[in-house]
Amino acid sequence: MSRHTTQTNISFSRYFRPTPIIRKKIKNPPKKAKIAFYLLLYYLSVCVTSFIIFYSLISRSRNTNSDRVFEEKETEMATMESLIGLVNRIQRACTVLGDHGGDTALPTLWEALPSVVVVGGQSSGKSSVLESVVGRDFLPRGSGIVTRRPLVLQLHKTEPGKQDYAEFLHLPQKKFTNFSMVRKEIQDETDRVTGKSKQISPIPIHLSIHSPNVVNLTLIDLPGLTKVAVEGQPESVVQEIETMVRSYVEKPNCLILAITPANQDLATSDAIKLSREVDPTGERTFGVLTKLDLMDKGTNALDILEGRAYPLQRPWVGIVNRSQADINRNVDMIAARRREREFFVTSPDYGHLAGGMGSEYLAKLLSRHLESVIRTRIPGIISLINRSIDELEAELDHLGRPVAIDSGAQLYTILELCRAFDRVFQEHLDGGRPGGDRIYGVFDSHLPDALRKLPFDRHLSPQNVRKVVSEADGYQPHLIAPEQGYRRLIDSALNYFRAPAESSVDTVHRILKELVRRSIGETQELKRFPTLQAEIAAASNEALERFREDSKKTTLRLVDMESSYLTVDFFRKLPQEVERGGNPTASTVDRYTEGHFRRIGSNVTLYIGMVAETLRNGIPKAVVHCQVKEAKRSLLDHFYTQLGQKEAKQLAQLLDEDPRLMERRQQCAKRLELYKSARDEIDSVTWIR
Ligand SMILES: Nc1nc2c(ncn2[C@@H]2O[C@H](COP(=O)(O)OP(=O)(O)OP(=O)(O)O)[C@@H](O)[C@H]2O)c(=O)[nH]1
Repeated sequence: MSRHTTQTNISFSRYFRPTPIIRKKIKNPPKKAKIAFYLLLYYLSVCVTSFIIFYSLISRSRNTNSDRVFEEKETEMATMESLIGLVNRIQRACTVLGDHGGDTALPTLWEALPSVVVVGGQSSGKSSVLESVVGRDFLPRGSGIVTRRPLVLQLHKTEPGKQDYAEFLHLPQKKFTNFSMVRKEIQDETDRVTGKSKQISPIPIHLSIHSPNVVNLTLIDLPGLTKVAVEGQPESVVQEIETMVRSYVEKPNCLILAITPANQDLATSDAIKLSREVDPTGERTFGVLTKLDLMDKGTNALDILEGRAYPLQRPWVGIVNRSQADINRNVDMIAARRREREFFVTSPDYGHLAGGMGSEYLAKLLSRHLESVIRTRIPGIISLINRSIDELEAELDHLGRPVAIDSGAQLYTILELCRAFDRVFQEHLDGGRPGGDRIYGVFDSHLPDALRKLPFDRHLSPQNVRKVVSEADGYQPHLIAPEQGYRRLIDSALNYFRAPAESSVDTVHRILKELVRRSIGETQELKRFPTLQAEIAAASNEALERFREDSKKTTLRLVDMESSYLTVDFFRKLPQEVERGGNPTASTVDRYTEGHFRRIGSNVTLYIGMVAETLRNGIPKAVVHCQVKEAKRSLLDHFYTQLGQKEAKQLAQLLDEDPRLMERRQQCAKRLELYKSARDEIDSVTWIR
């Protein structure tokens, strides 16, 4: 230590030679200086420590911020992919479950989903742009009208290294890895609907392409707009194409990819004309200029691409596709993309715009924009989905559950349906529903009227009485009272009651039949099952027929009973009255005169009146007992017995539904499934929560 001190002193003394006083002070510093030195040391150490702490805090926070930025970027990327993937998945579900839009009978989700539609004149390069975006050669090409049906092209990004493949909705089990076969299938499928003619059809072809080299995107290729029909086409095709294209681009959720060839005057561009009409603010129009390589030497499209000639809200994108010669020489898409990049980078005119040109850039631009459109539309789509789910569930409730498959459940369903019908029928009889009162009308008015109108006046006229009595007397005229004559008169008069008795039965039968018919119609649960309706109607009518027979027998028996045994008391009173009030000699003299027969007629009339009163009360009792009560009690009993003996197939047949209704239920169920899966898909995208 002392050596070190000495050395220091030596080196120090080499530059600084303190005076003896100072030297002395250094060796023995004063107390104040010592304190100041220690304070200085303490201050320095505090400063260093604070700096270290401060620095470490700053660096940690800087790290956290960059982590967060990184995480946010990752989330944003994931969100973007998941949003477009979400719409792709919903679109696929739409396609699988038959929602292609345009169907007004069912709510449509397809039309609410954002998509990109490629629009342009014929041969403007629409299909070429699509192929460039996909990076694959798969669309039918040629001159004239090539695209004759809408092509819904869904691009699905897959993991790097995975093989590209395509799938058609109409061939769900088949994966196409050879893209020239995809082209052939598009051609064949187009011809299947349109025939080999040059006709067009609005029925879309759905194609999905899975590849690591695509961005998630849905593009719809449409027939090219044209002004003249080509040979073999009707004149109407021009208008048909425009109507079809309009039906797509008019939807506010549709982004329009308006394709115009650079070697054509922009003022005559069909795509720009149409997009200006349906999207006047240019908010959803993406202008694409193809065939830049075909422009005359010395000219360029800078005015358009830089947004001066026709400004749009989105930047114009220039594209160089493969020429027909390239296609014929089978120049592959990768080489074509590379050449396109080189074209822009090396172009003296467009070099400064190269970053925003080309099909790869266009794909990313569209994907990004589509994502932002989807983001803004999602709340509306969610409320549409929820609303449609409510509507469809209500309709399905109304249509009823699908029929069970096993025979036990089917039998149970049939019995439930029969009971539902029976309830309605009983309500008609008991007064919950109208109709039963008509039965009372029969007893209260029809029957008494009919009884009143029986032709007893004619039957019991003195002439007829004389005739009947005389016939009954035979060769020996009656001596005191014409017993046989009375009996014959009464018997034949009672016969008249048969008709009103039978009519009462028949009328009530008709009313009951009518009530069965109405009850079947009013049983909501039965509405879907026409076969069971017919079977219930047949079984009920058969039962009512049996009840009618029984009722007829009973009521006629009532009538017959009246003639089987006459009410003696009534007749016993008659001679007494004659005796009480009259002269017996006169009555004997009177016996063969008109007055005598009139008296007999009036006696029989009185008796018949009494019987009529009895039957007026008795017939309703018999009818209600045999028909109405039986109908209430056992209308379908026989049917139930038969049901128990039926085989599974016969039970299933009974539950055959109205085909229109079955179809409607299937459609609603499918659409409901679509909306529910769409809701699940949306729920699975976390940001929405
Ligand atoms: N040189 C060159 N040729 C192009 C370009 N774009 C398209 N073509 C050619 O133009 C022709 C028509 O292109 P398509 O992509 O079939 O046009 P389209 O609009 O889909 O045609 P339709 O479906 O029939 O209406 C083809 O021969 C293409 O090779 C381009 O940028 N440069």
